[in-house]
Amino acid sequence: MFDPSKYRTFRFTERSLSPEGAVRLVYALDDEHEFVEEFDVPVPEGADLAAVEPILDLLHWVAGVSYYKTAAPPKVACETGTPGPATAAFLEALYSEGLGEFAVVNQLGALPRPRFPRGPARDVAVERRAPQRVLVPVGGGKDSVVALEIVRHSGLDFTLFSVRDDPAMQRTAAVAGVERLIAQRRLPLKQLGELNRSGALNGHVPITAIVSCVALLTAALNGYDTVTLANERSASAGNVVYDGVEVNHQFSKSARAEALLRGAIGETGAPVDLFSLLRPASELGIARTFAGLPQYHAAFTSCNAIFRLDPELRLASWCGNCPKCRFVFLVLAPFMEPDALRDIFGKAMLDDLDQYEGFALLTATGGHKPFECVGEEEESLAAISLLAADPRWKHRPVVAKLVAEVLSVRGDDPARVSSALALSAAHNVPDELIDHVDALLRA
Ligand SMILES: CC(=O)N[C@H]1[C@@H](OP(=O)(O)OP(=O)(O)OC[C@H]2O[C@@H](n3ccc(=O)[nH]c3=O)[C@H](O)[C@@H]2O)O[C@H](CO)[C@@H](O)[C@@H]1O[C@H](C)C(=O)N[C@@H](C)C(=O)N[C@@H](CCC(=O)O)C(=O)O
Ligand SMILES: Nc1ncnc2c1ncn2[C@@H]1O[C@H](COP(=O)(O)OP(=O)(O)OP(=O)(O)O)[C@@H](O)[C@H]1O
Repeated sequence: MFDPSKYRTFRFTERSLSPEGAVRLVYALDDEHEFVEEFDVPVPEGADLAAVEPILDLLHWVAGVSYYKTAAPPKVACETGTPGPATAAFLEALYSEGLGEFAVVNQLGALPRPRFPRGPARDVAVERRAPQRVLVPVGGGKDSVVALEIVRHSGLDFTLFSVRDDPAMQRTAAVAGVERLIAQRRLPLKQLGELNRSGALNGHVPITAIVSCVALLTAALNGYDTVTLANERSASAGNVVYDGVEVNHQFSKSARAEALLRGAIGETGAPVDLFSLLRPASELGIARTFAGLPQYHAAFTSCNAIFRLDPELRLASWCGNCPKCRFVFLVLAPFMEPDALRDIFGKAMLDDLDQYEGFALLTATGGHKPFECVGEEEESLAAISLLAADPRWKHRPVVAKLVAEVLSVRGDDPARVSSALALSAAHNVPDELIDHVDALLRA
Protein backbone atom coordinates (compact mmCIF):
# COMPACT_ATOMS: atom_id res chain seq x y z
CA MET A 1 0.00 0.00 0.00
CA PHE A 2 1.06 3.59 -0.70
CA ASP A 3 0.72 5.70 2.44
CA PRO A 4 0.92 9.40 1.44
CA SER A 5 1.60 10.51 5.03
CA LYS A 6 4.89 8.62 5.18
CA TYR A 7 6.69 10.78 2.58
CA ARG A 8 8.63 13.88 3.68
CA THR A 9 10.24 15.38 0.58
CA PHE A 10 9.42 15.82 -3.09
CA ARG A 11 12.66 16.08 -5.03
CA PHE A 12 13.45 17.75 -8.36
CA THR A 13 16.37 15.51 -9.33
CA GLU A 14 17.30 15.89 -13.05
CA ARG A 15 16.29 17.70 -16.18
CA SER A 16 17.73 17.78 -19.69
CA LEU A 17 17.06 18.98 -23.23
CA SER A 18 18.76 17.32 -26.21
CA PRO A 19 19.63 19.10 -29.49
CA GLU A 20 16.76 17.07 -31.06
CA GLY A 21 14.26 18.58 -28.61
CA ALA A 22 13.88 15.62 -26.21
CA VAL A 23 13.02 17.03 -22.78
CA ARG A 24 13.44 14.72 -19.78
CA LEU A 25 12.17 15.81 -16.37
CA VAL A 26 12.92 13.59 -13.36
CA TYR A 27 11.47 13.71 -9.85
CA ALA A 28 11.49 11.55 -6.72
CA LEU A 29 9.44 11.07 -3.57
CA ASP A 30 12.07 10.67 -0.85
CA ASP A 31 14.34 7.88 -2.13
CA GLU A 32 11.46 5.59 -2.96
CA HIS A 33 9.55 6.53 -6.12
CA GLU A 34 11.09 8.08 -9.23
CA PHE A 35 8.93 9.77 -11.89
CA VAL A 36 10.01 10.68 -15.42
CA GLU A 37 8.00 12.97 -17.69
CA GLU A 38 9.09 13.61 -21.28
CA PHE A 39 8.33 16.13 -23.99
CA ASP A 40 9.43 16.41 -27.60
CA VAL A 41 9.61 20.06 -28.55
CA PRO A 42 10.46 21.48 -31.97
CA VAL A 43 14.04 22.75 -32.13
CA PRO A 44 15.60 24.38 -35.18
CA GLU A 45 19.11 23.46 -36.27
CA GLY A 46 21.75 25.35 -34.30
CA ALA A 47 19.39 26.54 -31.53
CA ASP A 48 21.15 27.92 -28.44
CA LEU A 49 20.21 25.28 -25.86
CA ALA A 50 22.24 26.91 -23.10
CA ALA A 51 20.17 30.09 -23.41
CA VAL A 52 16.94 28.25 -22.56
CA GLU A 53 18.27 26.43 -19.45
CA PRO A 54 16.39 28.78 -17.07
CA ILE A 55 13.11 28.07 -18.91
CA LEU A 56 13.84 24.36 -18.76
CA ASP A 57 14.27 24.78 -14.98
CA LEU A 58 10.94 26.56 -14.80
CA LEU A 59 9.18 23.82 -16.78
CA HIS A 60 10.81 21.16 -14.57
CA TRP A 61 9.59 22.85 -11.38
CA VAL A 62 6.10 23.50 -12.75
CA ALA A 63 5.45 20.06 -14.28
CA GLY A 64 6.48 18.38 -11.00
CA VAL A 65 3.07 19.20 -9.58
CA SER A 66 1.62 16.03 -11.21
CA TYR A 67 3.93 13.86 -9.08
CA TYR A 68 4.03 16.01 -5.96
CA LYS A 69 0.27 15.45 -5.71
CA THR A 70 0.69 11.68 -5.16
CA ALA A 71 1.63 12.38 -1.51
CA ALA A 72 1.72 16.20 -1.14
CA PRO A 73 4.65 15.98 1.32
CA PRO A 74 5.61 18.97 3.51
CA LYS A 75 9.00 19.63 1.85
CA VAL A 76 10.45 20.10 -1.62
CA ALA A 77 14.14 19.85 -2.58
CA CYS A 78 15.35 21.61 -5.73
CA GLU A 79 18.49 19.60 -6.51
CA THR A 80 19.24 21.01 -9.98
CA GLY A 81 19.21 24.70 -9.13
CA THR A 82 17.50 27.24 -6.90
CA PRO A 83 14.56 29.36 -8.03
CA GLY A 84 14.84 33.13 -7.75
CA PRO A 85 12.42 34.85 -5.36
CA ALA A 86 9.73 35.61 -7.96
CA THR A 87 9.91 32.04 -9.27
CA ALA A 88 9.68 30.64 -5.74
CA ALA A 89 6.60 32.80 -5.11
CA PHE A 90 4.98 31.49 -8.30
CA LEU A 91 5.79 27.88 -7.44
CA GLU A 92 4.49 28.22 -3.90
CA ALA A 93 1.17 29.51 -5.25
CA LEU A 94 1.05 26.77 -7.87
CA TYR A 95 1.72 23.95 -5.38
CA SER A 96 -0.85 25.39 -2.98
CA GLU A 97 -3.70 27.33 -4.65
CA GLY A 98 -3.10 25.38 -7.87
CA LEU A 99 -3.82 22.25 -5.83
CA GLY A 100 -6.79 23.80 -4.02
CA GLU A 101 -9.42 21.67 -5.78
CA PHE A 102 -7.22 18.62 -5.13
CA ALA A 103 -7.21 19.50 -1.40
CA VAL A 104 -11.00 19.88 -1.34
CA VAL A 105 -11.69 16.66 -3.24
CA ASN A 106 -9.27 14.66 -1.09
CA GLN A 107 -10.56 16.33 2.09
CA LEU A 108 -7.04 17.19 3.17
CA GLY A 109 -8.33 19.77 5.66
CA ALA A 110 -5.73 22.30 4.48
CA LEU A 111 -4.07 23.28 1.23
CA PRO A 112 -0.53 21.94 0.73
CA ARG A 113 1.99 24.68 1.50
CA PRO A 114 5.51 23.53 0.58
CA ARG A 115 8.19 26.24 0.88
CA PHE A 116 10.52 26.54 -2.09
CA PRO A 117 14.12 27.60 -1.53
CA ARG A 118 14.92 31.12 -2.69
CA GLY A 119 18.11 31.94 -4.53
CA PRO A 120 19.30 35.51 -4.87
CA ALA A 121 17.26 37.90 -7.00
CA ARG A 122 18.64 37.63 -10.52
CA ASP A 123 19.60 40.76 -12.34
CA VAL A 124 18.30 39.86 -15.77
CA ALA A 125 16.49 42.99 -16.87
CA VAL A 126 15.27 42.24 -20.38
CA GLU A 127 14.28 45.15 -22.52
CA ARG A 128 10.63 44.66 -23.50
CA ARG A 129 10.10 45.39 -27.17
CA ALA A 130 7.06 45.55 -29.38
CA PRO A 131 5.84 42.04 -30.29
CA GLN A 132 7.05 40.84 -33.68
CA ARG A 133 6.80 37.04 -33.84
CA VAL A 134 3.90 35.59 -31.89
CA LEU A 135 3.24 31.99 -30.82
CA VAL A 136 -0.48 31.34 -30.24
CA PRO A 137 -1.29 28.21 -28.20
CA VAL A 138 -4.30 26.34 -29.58
CA GLY A 139 -6.12 23.85 -27.35
CA GLY A 140 -8.95 23.23 -29.82
CA GLY A 141 -11.55 25.35 -28.03
CA LYS A 142 -13.29 28.61 -28.88
CA ASP A 143 -11.03 30.87 -26.83
CA SER A 144 -7.84 30.17 -28.71
CA VAL A 145 -9.72 30.70 -31.99
CA VAL A 146 -10.67 34.20 -30.87
CA ALA A 147 -7.08 34.84 -29.74
CA LEU A 148 -5.60 33.73 -33.04
CA GLU A 149 -8.06 35.88 -34.99
CA ILE A 150 -7.08 38.90 -32.87
CA VAL A 151 -3.42 38.30 -33.69
CA ARG A 152 -4.27 37.86 -37.37
CA HIS A 153 -6.18 41.18 -37.25
CA SER A 154 -3.04 42.87 -35.87
CA GLY A 155 -1.02 41.87 -38.95
CA LEU A 156 1.80 40.46 -36.78
CA ASP A 157 3.72 37.39 -37.91
CA PHE A 158 2.29 34.41 -35.98
CA THR A 159 2.37 30.64 -35.68
CA LEU A 160 0.06 28.31 -33.77
CA PHE A 161 1.26 25.91 -31.08
CA SER A 162 -0.22 22.79 -29.50
CA VAL A 163 0.81 20.31 -26.84
CA ARG A 164 -0.29 17.07 -28.55
CA ASP A 165 -1.97 16.93 -31.88
CA ASP A 166 -5.64 16.29 -31.21
CA PRO A 167 -8.33 16.38 -33.92
CA ALA A 168 -9.90 19.65 -32.66
CA MET A 169 -6.47 21.32 -32.80
CA GLN A 170 -5.87 19.96 -36.31
CA ARG A 171 -9.29 21.13 -37.51
CA THR A 172 -8.79 24.58 -35.99
CA ALA A 173 -5.35 24.99 -37.55
CA ALA A 174 -6.69 23.83 -40.92
CA VAL A 175 -9.48 26.43 -40.85
CA ALA A 176 -7.04 29.11 -39.69
CA GLY A 177 -4.67 28.15 -42.50
CA VAL A 178 -1.68 28.95 -40.30
CA GLU A 179 1.42 26.87 -39.58
CA ARG A 180 1.48 25.11 -36.20
CA LEU A 181 4.35 23.89 -34.02
CA ILE A 182 3.57 20.76 -32.01
CA ALA A 183 5.07 19.49 -28.76
CA GLN A 184 4.38 15.94 -27.63
CA ARG A 185 4.08 15.01 -23.96
CA ARG A 186 4.50 11.64 -22.21
CA LEU A 187 3.56 11.07 -18.57
CA PRO A 188 4.25 7.80 -16.72
CA LEU A 189 0.53 7.03 -16.77
CA LYS A 190 0.87 3.33 -15.94
CA GLN A 191 2.97 4.13 -12.86
CA LEU A 192 0.56 6.90 -11.74
CA GLY A 193 -2.41 4.57 -12.23
CA GLU A 194 -0.79 1.80 -10.17
CA LEU A 195 0.15 4.21 -7.38
CA ASN A 196 -3.37 5.67 -7.36
CA ARG A 197 -4.88 2.21 -7.06
CA SER A 198 -2.62 1.48 -4.09
CA GLY A 199 -3.49 4.67 -2.20
CA ALA A 200 -1.62 7.61 -3.78
CA LEU A 201 -3.56 10.87 -3.86
CA ASN A 202 -5.02 12.07 -7.15
CA GLY A 203 -6.83 15.18 -8.32
CA HIS A 204 -6.74 18.21 -10.57
CA VAL A 205 -3.40 19.82 -11.42
CA PRO A 206 -2.89 23.39 -12.72
CA ILE A 207 -2.46 22.24 -16.29
CA THR A 208 -2.45 25.64 -18.03
CA ALA A 209 0.76 26.54 -16.18
CA ILE A 210 2.40 23.43 -17.64
CA VAL A 211 1.16 24.19 -21.17
CA SER A 212 2.33 27.81 -20.77
CA CYS A 213 5.87 26.74 -19.85
CA VAL A 214 6.10 24.33 -22.79
CA ALA A 215 4.91 27.16 -25.07
CA LEU A 216 7.51 29.45 -23.54
CA LEU A 217 10.31 26.93 -24.11
CA THR A 218 9.18 26.38 -27.71
CA ALA A 219 8.97 30.13 -28.30
CA ALA A 220 12.46 30.75 -26.93
CA LEU A 221 13.97 27.91 -28.96
CA ASN A 222 12.31 29.00 -32.18
CA GLY A 223 12.80 32.75 -32.05
CA TYR A 224 9.31 33.91 -31.01
CA ASP A 225 9.19 36.96 -28.74
CA THR A 226 5.59 36.63 -27.59
CA VAL A 227 3.20 33.92 -26.35
CA THR A 228 -0.47 34.91 -26.35
CA LEU A 229 -2.72 32.80 -24.15
CA ALA A 230 -6.51 32.89 -24.33
CA ASN A 231 -7.33 33.02 -20.61
CA GLU A 232 -10.48 35.01 -19.99
CA ARG A 233 -11.34 37.41 -17.17
CA SER A 234 -13.86 34.91 -15.77
CA ALA A 235 -11.07 32.38 -15.11
CA SER A 236 -10.04 34.42 -12.05
CA ALA A 237 -13.28 33.64 -10.17
CA GLY A 238 -13.11 30.82 -7.63
CA ASN A 239 -15.46 27.95 -6.82
CA VAL A 240 -15.45 27.54 -3.02
CA VAL A 241 -13.64 28.85 0.03
CA TYR A 242 -11.55 26.16 1.76
CA ASP A 243 -8.90 26.55 4.45
CA GLY A 244 -9.49 30.31 4.20
CA VAL A 245 -8.54 30.37 0.52
CA GLU A 246 -10.76 30.93 -2.52
CA VAL A 247 -10.23 27.68 -4.38
CA ASN A 248 -10.34 28.07 -8.15
CA HIS A 249 -10.36 25.09 -10.53
CA GLN A 250 -8.87 27.41 -13.13
CA PHE A 251 -6.17 28.84 -10.84
CA SER A 252 -3.45 28.55 -13.46
CA LYS A 253 -5.61 30.52 -15.92
CA SER A 254 -6.26 33.32 -13.40
CA ALA A 255 -4.91 36.87 -13.52
CA ARG A 256 -3.04 36.16 -10.27
CA ALA A 257 -1.26 33.15 -11.76
CA GLU A 258 -0.45 35.17 -14.91
CA ALA A 259 1.15 37.93 -12.83
CA LEU A 260 3.20 35.42 -10.83
CA LEU A 261 4.26 33.52 -13.96
CA ARG A 262 5.33 36.76 -15.64
CA GLY A 263 7.50 37.48 -12.60
CA ALA A 264 9.08 34.03 -12.91
CA ILE A 265 9.64 34.50 -16.67
CA GLY A 266 11.39 37.79 -15.88
CA GLU A 267 13.89 35.83 -13.80
CA THR A 268 14.71 33.47 -16.68
CA GLY A 269 16.07 36.36 -18.71
CA ALA A 270 14.22 34.98 -21.74
CA PRO A 271 13.36 37.66 -24.29
CA VAL A 272 9.82 36.27 -24.50
CA ASP A 273 6.71 38.02 -23.23
CA LEU A 274 3.67 35.99 -22.21
CA PHE A 275 0.19 37.31 -21.48
CA SER A 276 -3.42 36.51 -22.05
CA LEU A 277 -5.03 38.34 -24.95
CA LEU A 278 -8.54 37.62 -23.69
CA ARG A 279 -8.04 38.80 -20.10
CA PRO A 280 -10.26 41.87 -20.64
CA ALA A 281 -13.22 39.69 -21.68
CA SER A 282 -15.75 37.39 -20.08
CA GLU A 283 -16.69 34.02 -21.55
CA LEU A 284 -20.01 35.53 -22.64
CA GLY A 285 -18.17 38.22 -24.61
CA ILE A 286 -15.79 35.70 -26.14
CA ALA A 287 -18.75 33.47 -27.10
CA ARG A 288 -20.39 36.44 -28.85
CA THR A 289 -17.25 37.01 -30.93
CA PHE A 290 -16.82 33.29 -31.62
CA ALA A 291 -20.43 33.04 -32.82
CA GLY A 292 -19.43 35.50 -35.54
CA LEU A 293 -16.68 33.19 -36.81
CA PRO A 294 -18.81 30.42 -38.40
CA GLN A 295 -15.89 28.99 -40.35
CA TYR A 296 -14.67 27.46 -37.07
CA HIS A 297 -17.99 26.09 -35.82
CA ALA A 298 -17.51 22.58 -37.15
CA ALA A 299 -13.85 22.57 -36.09
CA PHE A 300 -13.67 23.53 -32.41
CA THR A 301 -14.36 21.41 -29.32
CA SER A 302 -14.32 22.86 -25.82
CA CYS A 303 -15.35 19.63 -24.05
CA ASN A 304 -12.54 18.45 -21.76
CA ALA A 305 -13.14 14.80 -22.66
CA ILE A 306 -10.98 15.40 -25.75
CA PHE A 307 -7.94 15.94 -23.49
CA ARG A 308 -7.89 12.51 -21.79
CA LEU A 309 -4.41 11.04 -21.99
CA ASP A 310 -5.58 7.45 -22.52
CA PRO A 311 -6.56 7.19 -26.23
CA GLU A 312 -9.19 4.58 -25.28
CA LEU A 313 -11.01 7.08 -23.07
CA ARG A 314 -10.44 10.18 -25.20
CA LEU A 315 -13.38 11.57 -27.21
CA ALA A 316 -12.87 13.26 -30.58
CA SER A 317 -15.64 15.77 -29.94
CA TRP A 318 -18.36 16.99 -27.57
CA CYS A 319 -19.72 14.59 -24.92
CA GLY A 320 -22.86 16.75 -24.70
CA ASN A 321 -23.43 16.10 -21.00
CA CYS A 322 -20.79 17.74 -18.80
CA PRO A 323 -20.52 21.16 -17.13
CA LYS A 324 -18.21 22.49 -19.85
CA CYS A 325 -20.54 21.40 -22.70
CA ARG A 326 -23.51 22.91 -20.85
CA PHE A 327 -21.69 26.19 -20.20
CA VAL A 328 -20.45 26.61 -23.78
CA PHE A 329 -23.91 25.76 -25.14
CA LEU A 330 -25.49 28.29 -22.76
CA VAL A 331 -23.17 31.20 -23.62
CA LEU A 332 -23.26 30.58 -27.37
CA ALA A 333 -27.06 30.23 -27.48
CA PRO A 334 -27.94 33.96 -27.28
CA PHE A 335 -25.81 34.59 -30.36
CA MET A 336 -26.65 31.55 -32.50
CA GLU A 337 -29.54 29.76 -34.16
CA PRO A 338 -30.84 26.68 -32.27
CA ASP A 339 -30.33 24.37 -35.26
CA ALA A 340 -26.75 25.50 -35.75
CA LEU A 341 -25.96 24.86 -32.09
CA ARG A 342 -27.62 21.43 -32.18
CA ASP A 343 -25.48 20.54 -35.20
CA ILE A 344 -22.30 21.46 -33.29
CA PHE A 345 -23.10 19.62 -30.05
CA GLY A 346 -24.99 16.72 -31.60
CA LYS A 347 -27.99 17.43 -29.36
CA ALA A 348 -30.35 20.24 -28.40
CA MET A 349 -29.09 20.52 -24.84
CA LEU A 350 -31.56 23.22 -23.75
CA ASP A 351 -34.42 20.87 -24.71
CA ASP A 352 -33.16 18.14 -22.39
CA LEU A 353 -34.76 18.52 -18.97
CA ASP A 354 -32.49 15.78 -17.59
CA GLN A 355 -29.72 18.38 -17.77
CA TYR A 356 -31.70 21.08 -15.93
CA GLU A 357 -29.85 20.66 -12.59
CA GLY A 358 -26.54 20.86 -14.39
CA PHE A 359 -27.53 24.12 -16.08
CA ALA A 360 -28.85 25.54 -12.81
CA LEU A 361 -25.56 24.68 -11.10
CA LEU A 362 -23.76 27.04 -13.49
CA THR A 363 -25.52 29.82 -11.58
CA ALA A 364 -24.52 28.17 -8.26
CA THR A 365 -28.15 27.14 -7.73
CA GLY A 366 -28.24 23.79 -5.90
CA GLY A 367 -24.51 23.83 -5.04
CA HIS A 368 -21.27 25.59 -5.91
CA LYS A 369 -20.14 26.44 -9.43
CA PRO A 370 -18.67 23.17 -10.80
CA PHE A 371 -14.94 22.46 -10.69
CA GLU A 372 -14.63 22.94 -14.44
CA CYS A 373 -13.67 25.61 -16.92
CA VAL A 374 -16.97 27.48 -16.72
CA GLY A 375 -17.60 31.22 -16.45
CA GLU A 376 -18.86 33.20 -13.50
CA GLU A 377 -22.35 32.64 -12.10
CA GLU A 378 -23.27 36.18 -13.16
CA GLU A 379 -22.39 35.40 -16.78
CA SER A 380 -24.59 32.32 -16.78
CA LEU A 381 -27.41 34.42 -15.33
CA ALA A 382 -26.77 37.05 -18.03
CA ALA A 383 -26.99 34.36 -20.72
CA ILE A 384 -30.28 33.11 -19.26
CA SER A 385 -31.65 36.68 -19.28
CA LEU A 386 -30.77 37.02 -22.95
CA LEU A 387 -32.44 33.69 -23.75
CA ALA A 388 -35.56 34.65 -21.76
CA ALA A 389 -36.07 37.57 -24.13
CA ASP A 390 -35.27 35.63 -27.30
CA PRO A 391 -38.21 34.07 -29.19
CA ARG A 392 -35.87 31.42 -30.64
CA TRP A 393 -35.01 30.15 -27.15
CA LYS A 394 -37.47 31.24 -24.49
CA HIS A 395 -39.85 28.30 -24.92
CA ARG A 396 -37.13 25.63 -24.81
CA PRO A 397 -37.90 23.46 -21.75
CA VAL A 398 -34.65 24.09 -19.88
CA VAL A 399 -34.73 27.85 -20.57
CA ALA A 400 -38.35 28.12 -19.41
CA LYS A 401 -37.51 26.25 -16.19
CA LEU A 402 -34.35 28.34 -15.57
CA VAL A 403 -36.40 31.50 -15.99
CA ALA A 404 -39.12 30.24 -13.66
CA GLU A 405 -36.87 28.78 -10.97
CA VAL A 406 -33.55 30.64 -11.16
CA LEU A 407 -34.09 34.09 -12.69
CA SER A 408 -37.28 34.61 -10.68
CA VAL A 409 -35.21 34.16 -7.51
CA ARG A 410 -31.96 35.88 -8.57
CA GLY A 411 -33.65 38.75 -10.44
CA ASP A 412 -33.56 39.62 -14.14
CA ASP A 413 -31.19 42.57 -13.97
CA PRO A 414 -30.32 44.08 -17.40
CA ALA A 415 -27.07 45.50 -15.94
CA ARG A 416 -25.83 41.92 -15.65
CA VAL A 417 -25.64 41.58 -19.44
CA SER A 418 -23.89 44.89 -19.98
CA SER A 419 -21.35 44.25 -17.25
CA ALA A 420 -20.69 40.72 -18.54
CA LEU A 421 -20.08 42.08 -22.05
CA ALA A 422 -17.94 45.06 -20.98
CA LEU A 423 -14.18 44.83 -21.46
CA SER A 424 -12.06 45.33 -18.39
CA ALA A 425 -8.89 47.41 -18.24
CA ALA A 426 -6.96 44.97 -16.04
CA HIS A 427 -4.69 43.03 -18.40
CA ASN A 428 -1.09 42.69 -19.61
CA VAL A 429 -1.87 43.10 -23.33
CA PRO A 430 0.67 45.47 -24.93
CA ASP A 431 -0.38 48.62 -26.82
CA GLU A 432 0.35 47.01 -30.19
CA LEU A 433 -2.43 44.44 -29.64
CA ILE A 434 -5.03 46.03 -27.39
CA ASP A 435 -6.84 47.89 -30.20
CA HIS A 436 -7.25 44.59 -32.01
CA VAL A 437 -8.65 42.97 -28.85
CA ASP A 438 -11.17 45.81 -28.70
CA ALA A 439 -11.98 45.52 -32.40
CA LEU A 440 -12.87 41.84 -32.18
CA LEU A 441 -14.47 41.75 -28.75
CA ARG A 442 -16.55 44.91 -28.80
CA ALA A 443 -19.80 44.50 -30.72
C1 LIG B 1 -9.13 15.42 -19.58
C2 LIG B 1 -9.45 15.82 -18.19
O1 LIG B 1 -10.34 16.63 -17.98
N1 LIG B 1 -8.75 15.26 -17.24
C3 LIG B 1 -8.95 15.54 -15.84
C4 LIG B 1 -9.39 14.27 -15.15
O2 LIG B 1 -8.43 13.25 -15.41
P1 LIG B 1 -8.75 11.84 -16.05
O3 LIG B 1 -8.24 10.81 -15.15
O4 LIG B 1 -10.20 11.75 -16.41
O5 LIG B 1 -7.95 11.82 -17.42
P2 LIG B 1 -6.49 12.32 -17.81
O6 LIG B 1 -6.42 13.80 -17.96
O7 LIG B 1 -6.14 11.52 -18.96
O8 LIG B 1 -5.54 11.95 -16.61
C5 LIG B 1 -5.07 10.63 -16.36
C6 LIG B 1 -4.26 10.64 -15.08
O9 LIG B 1 -3.11 11.47 -15.24
C7 LIG B 1 -3.06 12.48 -14.25
N2 LIG B 1 -2.52 13.70 -14.87
C8 LIG B 1 -3.03 14.14 -16.04
C9 LIG B 1 -2.51 15.29 -16.61
C10 LIG B 1 -1.49 15.97 -15.96
O10 LIG B 1 -0.98 17.02 -16.42
N3 LIG B 1 -1.01 15.48 -14.78
C11 LIG B 1 -1.53 14.35 -14.22
O11 LIG B 1 -1.07 13.95 -13.14
C12 LIG B 1 -4.50 12.64 -13.76
O12 LIG B 1 -4.53 13.08 -12.42
C13 LIG B 1 -5.05 11.23 -13.91
O13 LIG B 1 -4.71 10.48 -12.78
O14 LIG B 1 -9.44 14.43 -13.77
C14 LIG B 1 -8.18 14.87 -13.19
C15 LIG B 1 -8.39 14.94 -11.69
O15 LIG B 1 -9.35 15.86 -11.39
C16 LIG B 1 -7.82 16.23 -13.80
O16 LIG B 1 -6.64 16.74 -13.24
C17 LIG B 1 -7.65 16.04 -15.28
O17 LIG B 1 -7.36 17.30 -15.86
C18 LIG B 1 -6.25 17.27 -16.78
C19 LIG B 1 -5.00 17.73 -16.02
C20 LIG B 1 -6.50 18.21 -17.92
O18 LIG B 1 -5.80 18.20 -18.92
N4 LIG B 1 -7.51 19.03 -17.77
C21 LIG B 1 -7.84 20.10 -18.69
C22 LIG B 1 -8.83 19.64 -19.72
C23 LIG B 1 -8.45 21.20 -17.83
O19 LIG B 1 -9.04 20.92 -16.79
N5 LIG B 1 -8.27 22.41 -18.22
C24 LIG B 1 -8.72 23.44 -17.35
C25 LIG B 1 -7.87 24.65 -17.42
C26 LIG B 1 -7.62 25.16 -15.99
C27 LIG B 1 -6.33 24.73 -15.40
O20 LIG B 1 -5.28 25.12 -15.90
O21 LIG B 1 -6.33 24.07 -14.35
C28 LIG B 1 -10.18 23.68 -17.66
O22 LIG B 1 -10.61 23.48 -18.82
O23 LIG B 1 -10.88 24.01 -16.72
N1 LIG C 1 -2.96 21.15 -25.40
C1 LIG C 1 -2.83 22.46 -25.54
N2 LIG C 1 -1.93 22.96 -26.42
C2 LIG C 1 -1.77 24.28 -26.55
N3 LIG C 1 -2.47 25.18 -25.87
C3 LIG C 1 -3.39 24.74 -25.01
C4 LIG C 1 -3.62 23.35 -24.80
N4 LIG C 1 -4.60 23.23 -23.88
C5 LIG C 1 -4.97 24.47 -23.53
N5 LIG C 1 -4.23 25.37 -24.22
C6 LIG C 1 -4.29 26.83 -24.09
O1 LIG C 1 -4.43 27.15 -22.72
C7 LIG C 1 -5.34 28.22 -22.57
C8 LIG C 1 -6.50 27.81 -21.72
O2 LIG C 1 -7.18 26.72 -22.31
P1 LIG C 1 -8.76 26.63 -22.44
O3 LIG C 1 -9.12 25.19 -22.50
O4 LIG C 1 -9.42 27.48 -21.47
O5 LIG C 1 -8.97 27.36 -23.86
P2 LIG C 1 -9.56 26.91 -25.24
O6 LIG C 1 -9.30 25.45 -25.43
O7 LIG C 1 -9.03 27.77 -26.31
O8 LIG C 1 -11.07 27.32 -25.11
P3 LIG C 1 -12.33 26.71 -24.38
O9 LIG C 1 -12.49 27.51 -23.12
O10 LIG C 1 -13.39 26.89 -25.36
O11 LIG C 1 -11.98 25.28 -24.10
C9 LIG C 1 -5.73 28.67 -23.98
O12 LIG C 1 -4.84 29.67 -24.38
C10 LIG C 1 -5.51 27.41 -24.79
O13 LIG C 1 -5.20 27.71 -26.12
